Amino acid sequence: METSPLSVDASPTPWTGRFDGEGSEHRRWWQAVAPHTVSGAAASQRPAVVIGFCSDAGVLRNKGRVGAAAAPAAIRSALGPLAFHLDRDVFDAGDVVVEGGSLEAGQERAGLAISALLDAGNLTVVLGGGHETAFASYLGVAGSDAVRGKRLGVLNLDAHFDLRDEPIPSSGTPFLQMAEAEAAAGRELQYAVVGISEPNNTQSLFTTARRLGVKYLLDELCTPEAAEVFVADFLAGVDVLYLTIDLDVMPASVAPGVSAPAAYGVPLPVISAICRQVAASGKLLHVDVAELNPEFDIDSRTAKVAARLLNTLLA
Ligand SMILES: N=CN[C@@H](CCC(=O)O)C(=O)O
Ligand SMILES: [Mn+2]
Ligand SMILES: [Mn+2]
Repeated sequence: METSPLSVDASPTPWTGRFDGEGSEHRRWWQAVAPHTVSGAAASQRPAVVIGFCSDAGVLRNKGRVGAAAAPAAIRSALGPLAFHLDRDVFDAGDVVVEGGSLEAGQERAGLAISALLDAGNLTVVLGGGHETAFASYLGVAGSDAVRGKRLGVLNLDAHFDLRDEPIPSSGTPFLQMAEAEAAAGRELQYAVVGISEPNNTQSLFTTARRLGVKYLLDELCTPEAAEVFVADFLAGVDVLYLTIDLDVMPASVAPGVSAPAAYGVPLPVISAICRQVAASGKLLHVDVAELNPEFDIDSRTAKVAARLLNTLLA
């Protein structure tokens, strides 16, 4: 089989997990995921292709606690042992690795790989990385034929707006970068955030959010009903969705392994229900999971939550 011509830096490594037998009734993720190839097998549903974005650079620039570069491997390790109930093929395309200060070049490489995968009809799944991963995702989505003539929505599950106006891009700037890129292309970014923590976003960030017409739901208002209505309203106004999950949207007890753990946070059942709602909409084009820092991840809790949410989204 021909190997993938994608612009990644590291080929996929074998996945691992518990072995209960060879048959499909025993199958776990590690047995189901295959290395991505150009001539990957056709599936009954759109195949999912996983790609890692190993980057600490954005969190470092944003003065956070670094370690997210190790997150793609940690999320694969948490996904590997899960029982596989999906009705679609899943492939691993390897990692884009950001070295030192080359964040922008890494985002461009990841963007090219994502665009190529989307153009080939895949559902793309990026494992970050700090939330600078989101700008790599945006480059990939915006550069793909899959969004031409369609209304794109960006839904962020996050305690933070990440709309910082800084001289250099970081994990705190991706959605302002997207808004500026969309404006330069004569469009308006459709951006919504679930889980905003008021005390963790300055008045200046709220002003930027209002100026850009950002829709948001505060963490303290995230009842299951309110979240469902908010997401339904947003989905109704878009044709295709890029979903980005910053794991610090959940409480520190659920997601301790992040740069900025949340004192309040949105409960996991609410975040999980949003993932189900997005999956059921049929509009999901691309998803990423960001901000996992394995160094602070007690019992791998955050990685397991990331794996569980991805499993829900792809089902
Ligand atoms: N990715 C974004 N992170 C948050 C970090 C906030 C904090 O460190 O308290 C932000 O920039 O707002
Ligand atoms: Mn974020
Ligand atoms: Mn955040």
